[in-house]
Amino acid sequence: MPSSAPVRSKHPKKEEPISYDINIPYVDVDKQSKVSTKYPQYLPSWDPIWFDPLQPFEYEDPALRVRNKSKPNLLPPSAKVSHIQPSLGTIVENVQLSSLSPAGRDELALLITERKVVAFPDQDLIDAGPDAQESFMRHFGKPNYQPVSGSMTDHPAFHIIHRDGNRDEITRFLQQRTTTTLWHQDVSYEIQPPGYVMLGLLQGPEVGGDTVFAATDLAYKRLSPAVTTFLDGLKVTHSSAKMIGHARLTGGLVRKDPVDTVHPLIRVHPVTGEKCMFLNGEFITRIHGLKDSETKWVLDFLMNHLVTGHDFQVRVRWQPRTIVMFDNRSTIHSAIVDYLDDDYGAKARHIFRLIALGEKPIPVYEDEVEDEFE
Ligand SMILES: O=C(O)CCC(=O)C(=O)O
Ligand SMILES: [Fe+2]
Repeated sequence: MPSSAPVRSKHPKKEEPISYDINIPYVDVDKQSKVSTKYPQYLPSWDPIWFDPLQPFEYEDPALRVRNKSKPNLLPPSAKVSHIQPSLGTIVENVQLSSLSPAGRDELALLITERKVVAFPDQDLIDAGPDAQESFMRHFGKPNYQPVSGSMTDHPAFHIIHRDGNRDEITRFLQQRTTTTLWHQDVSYEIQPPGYVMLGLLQGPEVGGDTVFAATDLAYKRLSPAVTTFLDGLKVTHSSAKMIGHARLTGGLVRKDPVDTVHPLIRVHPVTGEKCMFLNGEFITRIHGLKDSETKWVLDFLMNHLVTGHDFQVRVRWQPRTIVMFDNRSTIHSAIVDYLDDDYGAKARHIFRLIALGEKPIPVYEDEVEDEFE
C-alpha cells in the first residue's frame, strides 16, 4: 500500500535527453495540462508517493474456479466472438465487462488464458471512472504500483500511456534505436509478476498505434528437444535497477526501490499447464550459470525467435473505447508508435493500464534447489 515515506525526486526534468523506455515517455507536465484530451482526469500525474517492496501473497487464479468451459456467464447467445488469428487473439462484441458477475469474471479469466489476448470494443467501463476499473481488476489479482512513470492522483495503480501527438520524444528515441517496438512482459522483476493485464483505450488515432503480442508457449513448442532440455532448468535475474537508476539519474520520479528477482526462464502456466518462455527485452540482467556472452547469445536467439515468429503473433487494432485484456504469462508484447508521422498527421494516443499480480512463476522442476547455479 502507499505510504508517506521518503520522496526521492519529482517529475522528469525538461533537459531529459531520451526516455529509458518508449512505454514510459518523458512528458512535459506543464505543457500536458494544456493538451486537449477527452479524458483529462487520466492525464499522467507524478505524485510523490513511496511504496514498500511487494510482499509474498496467496494467489488463486480465477480461471481455475470455472467448471463450465462453455462460459455461459460471460458469453450469452447475443455475444459475437471472432478470432483475430487462429491460435491467439479474440474480439468479443455485445458484452459489457461492467455487467459481469463474479462467475462471468472467472470465465473471462479462462477465456484470456485460452486466447491470450481478448479485445472488447465499445466498453462503458471506459467511462465508469477509476474506482470501477480498479475494482473490476481486483477480481483477477493484486494491484501493482509502478516504480516510475505517470500515474493518476489518488489512483496509483494506474499506469498511464499518453502521447499528445508531439513527435520530439520519438525523434530523440529513434536517434539511438532503429524501431519504436520494445518487446517486454510487464513488471517481470516483481516476485509475483502480473498474470492478467488490462489496457483501456481512452483516445487513439484512427489508424496506427496497434499493440502486438507473441505467444510465449507456442514459441516454446517450436524449439527442438535438445534446446528445451537446456532451457527448462535455467534461472534468470529480472531487475528494475536500470529503469529506476535511469529515473534517479535524470531527476525523474521514483516510487520504489529497485527489485532483483530470480525467476525460471521457462515457467509452467497455472491454468493451461503449458510451458511458457518468461523473458524480457528490458529487465533481464543475467542467466545463472552462464557467462555474459552466453547469456547474450541465448537471449538474442530467444528474443529473435519470439519477435520474428509472425505465425504465433497477433496485432490488435484499437477501436474506440476498446478494453484489451491479456495473459502476461503466455505473451510478450510491444506498443507500435507509428502514428506520429507528418504524412499521416500526428495524433494523440491515451491508454490506461491496470495490472493484476498473480502467482510466483512455477518452474518446470518444482524440486530444484534454490539458486543452485549462483
Ligand atoms: O501502449 C501500448 O499499446 C502498450 C503499453 C505497454 O506495453 C505498457 O505500458 O506496458
Ligand atoms: Fe507493457
